Amino acid sequence: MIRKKQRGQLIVLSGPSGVGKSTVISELLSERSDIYFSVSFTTRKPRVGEEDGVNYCFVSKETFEGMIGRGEFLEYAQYVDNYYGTSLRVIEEKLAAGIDVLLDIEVQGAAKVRDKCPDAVFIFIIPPSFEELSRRLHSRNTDDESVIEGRLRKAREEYKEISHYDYLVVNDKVSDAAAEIMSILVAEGCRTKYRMNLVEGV
Ligand SMILES: Nc1nc2c(ncn2[C@@H]2O[C@H](COP(=O)(O)OP(=O)(O)O)[C@@H](O)[C@H]2O)c(=O)[nH]1
Ligand SMILES: Nc1ncnc2c1ncn2[C@@H]1O[C@H](COP(=O)(O)OP(=O)(O)O)[C@@H](O)[C@H]1O
Repeated sequence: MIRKKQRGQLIVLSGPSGVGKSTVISELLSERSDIYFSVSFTTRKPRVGEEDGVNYCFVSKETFEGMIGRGEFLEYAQYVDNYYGTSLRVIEEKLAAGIDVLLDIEVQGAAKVRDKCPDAVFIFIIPPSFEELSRRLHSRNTDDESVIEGRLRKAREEYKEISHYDYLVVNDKVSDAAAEIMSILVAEGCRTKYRMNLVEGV
C-alpha cells in the first residue's frame, strides 16, 4: 500500500505580470484538485471579476502592516506600489497535513522562501516574447497604459532572477505549460527523499 506523503511539497511559481500565471494555474488546478493554491493578501484594489478570498484577500495598508508586525507572513514584498504576502499559518497547516501548496509570488518573495524553505520547487514562467507579453497585458484590459508600462519594465528586472529557479516553462500554449508543470511535480514527488517510507528493510 502506498502511504500518504508525510509533508506536502511547496511549489513556487513566478513570472512577469501578464505572462499567464493565473490562467495556467487554473488549468493546472482543474487537473490536480489535490493541490492547495495559496490565496495571498494584498493591498491592491480588486480588478473587475476578482473575488475577496478567492483571487486574493484584499486588505488595507494598515491591516497588512499590522500583519507584518505580528509576524503573520511566510514572506511579503512590495510590487509596483502595493504589498503582497503569503500567510504563514495556512501554508504550515496544509504542508503539515501532507498537502502540496502552490504559491504565485514575485521574485523578491520567492528569494525569501528559498532561504526559509530550501526544499521548495521553484518554477519561472516566461512568455514566447516581450512583444507577446505586452499584447497579453493589453488584451487583459485590467490596467491602464502607465501601469502596463511599469509592469513591462519590472519584467525585464525579474528576468535577471531566472537562473535562481529550478525550472523554466514557456507559456506559449496554456495546456502545454500546465502539462509541463504537472510533469515537474510528478518528477519532484519521485525524489528518493520523499519515498524512503516505501522502501522495505531500511
Ligand atoms: N511576494 C509575493 N508576491 C505575490 C504574492 N501574491 C501575488 N504576488 C505577485 O505580485 C505580482 C502582481 O500580482 P497582481 O497584481 O495580481 O498582477 P498580475 O501578476 O498581473 O496578475 C505578481 O508577480 C504575483 O506573482 C505574495 O503573496 N507574495
Ligand atoms: N498561452 C496564452 N496564450 C495567449 N493568451 C494567454 C495565454 N495565457 C494567458 N493568456 C492571456 O493573457 C492575459 C494575462 O493572463 P493572466 O493569467 O492574467 O496573467 P498573470 O496571472 O501572469 O498576470 C489574460 O488575458 C489571459 O487570458
